[in-house]
Amino acid sequence: MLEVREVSKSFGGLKAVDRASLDVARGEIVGLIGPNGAGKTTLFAAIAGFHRPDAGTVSFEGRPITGLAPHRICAAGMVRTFQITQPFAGISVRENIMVGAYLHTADRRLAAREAEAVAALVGMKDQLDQRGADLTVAGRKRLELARALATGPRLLLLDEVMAGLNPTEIVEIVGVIRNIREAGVTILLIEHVMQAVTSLAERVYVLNQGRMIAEGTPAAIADNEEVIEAYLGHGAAKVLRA
Ligand SMILES: Nc1ncnc2c1ncn2[C@@H]1O[C@H](COP(=O)(O)OP(=O)(O)OP(=O)(O)O)[C@@H](O)[C@H]1O
Repeated sequence: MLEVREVSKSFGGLKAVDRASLDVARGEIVGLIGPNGAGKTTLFAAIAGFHRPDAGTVSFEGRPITGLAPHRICAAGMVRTFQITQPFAGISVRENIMVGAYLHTADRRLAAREAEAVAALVGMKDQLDQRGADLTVAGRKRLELARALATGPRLLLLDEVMAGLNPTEIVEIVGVIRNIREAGVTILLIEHVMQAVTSLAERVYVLNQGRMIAEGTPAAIADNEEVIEAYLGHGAAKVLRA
């Protein structure tokens, strides 16, 4: 469904992403992990059209999309969420979600109906009339998911939706993500909460200093020496095994 081939992106002299490749098949939940500053968000931005890659290609459902603008990629069926959520503070949750639906319809009533369906999927149907400004962190995260879903994606890129949530809220959002997949949406997620990655993802990619260093099941990744050392430093794998 998504094919990323040898994508690179530099900022000045810094190679934030260095020839990274990954694949996502329809129906999967795939994790993208790596230490802080590894280049995960930059790779997402390059996939979703927010940064033009310096090199490499991205294709979605067999069509090349490298360098297309984000709204064109979104209209093609792939959308990303942002780590820092910014709901429209002065309008309701319903209207915030409708902004996403307006990508494919100008009909206000249809957009409102879609917003309600999406709100039910993310567990926000009792908050539809609440103002964006009055949401808790967990509410803002759900709204970010809902706005993205309202655009009608077949592939959803989630950037750290669990950051800032407490353990109960994490369990709840894991359930929401499962429901989204059950509803037919394929998911690629950046996540630091390893417990969530392990319980959700069938496959995980690991980025370190811009390079893709490993790919496999969560169990294989947790046992991979290069991955352990990327997180804990050189020699850590040996120390842990000793
Ligand atoms: N717009 C930018 N201009 C300059 N440098 C940038 C820019 N965006 C990211 N970087 C740098 O690129 C590198 C990769 O950053 P990125 O945010 O992609 O990492 P990340 O893996 O998402 O990190 P985190 O887990 O902390 O969110 C970092 O060194 C970062 O400082």
